[in-house]
Amino acid sequence: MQTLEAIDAWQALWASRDRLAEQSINGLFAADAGRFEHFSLTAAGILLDYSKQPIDRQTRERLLEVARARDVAGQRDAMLAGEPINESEGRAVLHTALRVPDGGTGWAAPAITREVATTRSRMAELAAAIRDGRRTGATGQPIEHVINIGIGGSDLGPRLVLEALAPLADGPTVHFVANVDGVEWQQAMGQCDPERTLVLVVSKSFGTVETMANAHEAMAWLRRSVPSDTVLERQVLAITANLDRVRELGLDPELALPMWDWVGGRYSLWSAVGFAIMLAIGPTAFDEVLAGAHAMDRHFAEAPLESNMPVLLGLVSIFNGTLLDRRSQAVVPYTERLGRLSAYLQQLVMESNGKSVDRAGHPVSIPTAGAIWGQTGTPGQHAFFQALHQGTDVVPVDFVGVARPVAGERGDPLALTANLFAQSQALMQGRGDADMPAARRCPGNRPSNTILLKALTPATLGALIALYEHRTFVEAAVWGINAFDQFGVELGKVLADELKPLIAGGQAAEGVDGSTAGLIARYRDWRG
Ligand SMILES: O=P(O)(O)OC[C@H]1O[C@H](O)[C@H](O)[C@@H](O)[C@@H]1O
Repeated sequence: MQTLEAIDAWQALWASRDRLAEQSINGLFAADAGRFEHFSLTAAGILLDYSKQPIDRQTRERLLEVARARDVAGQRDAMLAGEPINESEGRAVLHTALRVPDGGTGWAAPAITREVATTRSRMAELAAAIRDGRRTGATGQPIEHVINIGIGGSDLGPRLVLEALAPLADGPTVHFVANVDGVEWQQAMGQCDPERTLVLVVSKSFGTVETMANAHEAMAWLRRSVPSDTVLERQVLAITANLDRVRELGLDPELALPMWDWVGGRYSLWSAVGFAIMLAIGPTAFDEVLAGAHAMDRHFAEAPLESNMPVLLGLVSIFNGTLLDRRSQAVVPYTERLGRLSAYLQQLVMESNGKSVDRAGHPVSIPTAGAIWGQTGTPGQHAFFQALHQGTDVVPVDFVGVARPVAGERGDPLALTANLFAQSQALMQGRGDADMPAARRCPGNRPSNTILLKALTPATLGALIALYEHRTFVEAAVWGINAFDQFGVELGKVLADELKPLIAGGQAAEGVDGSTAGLIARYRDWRG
């Protein structure tokens, strides 16, 4: 495969970086009456409009040529076929196999398809029994609360989905505990009757310090509050790929729900990690989330590159981030229901693609993932949009909107949508004639995508998340990096283990740098 730098189309793009950065988006509309049609597409209930990017047909063709030369389609097919594309860990990457409808074949090896189907039906039976009160707590009380203990990929996906689909929730109330500072735990404990609470300990590795500490707290709380010898068996459920460690925590691995090493943590909400979602909205709605993601998978697998939404979204991101050096991207959903989207995408994008060596271990020669951040509109408009309109940095924005309001929800959908469309228009058009004071002028020509969902349903939500997963993959495929390991997060964990006794101990911290020693001393002093 050609390196990026050796590809003619990339060279041509690179050579015209300055011109592309200055390319007038308004001018592109003036030159092409059909621009919206030619630079937008619909798949799985989602419209992507990327016409407000400084990309003309020639630039798009060059970007597609880069994708072809980097064999994005071949890399995609290798992932979908279960080849061990996570080379540094020797693992396949098969989150797409988790969302194949029951009975669907051809997306993973039969053994994997069977395991997935077996686990999904175990989940569905258990969820149905808990939801309708057949499966009670240890003292015969119905389960009314679920505490999901997990962090990172074992937390962010279920949180995002449950906030988005809260109007559909008709099962037990789900509380999330991720941090180890005790705040979320205290809040959860304060709201839950221990005899009516199921604790989910969700951890792929079953070794994450925060999750294990919170699990110990929760188990101690249940033991002292529920007068039954079977409380742990009935009211604590482990969800993990490391069944051996379940026993170490004092739980029965036979009762645990499994996941597998071919599911990355940040790609795992579709597995048993999403059990809290299933408990809250029911197995049928959970299946719809999977079906929506599968619809996007099919589109990604089958659509030609030039009309393939994740491919185009990925190429637009590379155009902005790598080619034009616009190192930060904002994502602004115009519904509070998607308030967690930016936090979710931070893990998905920055943990996957925050890499500086390629798959062969050589330093990359171009910038990979920058920062992704955001907040909902309209509140974000009253906070950071000033910088988007007039700041010195050009920040590409993904606006995410929903056409049909959720039934029964109040609010002013027209005002919301008018703001959503007005912001991307304002960023592009700018404002200012010579008579206007400079402080009031907006430079304009600032790029954005608009991603419009027909409605915020389980299916479109699943498709939206899958869209961003595949966009992330496409970028990694072009850059030649492994999107599926995360060794960078380990060093801090190791050092935290080493520092803990130093911070706790009475003697001077030795063998650490001056700053850390100073901080430890001050911490001890102030802690008293
Ligand atoms: O699910 P777990 O094994 O507990 O891992 C939880 C999270 O922690 C790790 O540090 C990784 O950075 C994440 O990718 C992972 O999702």
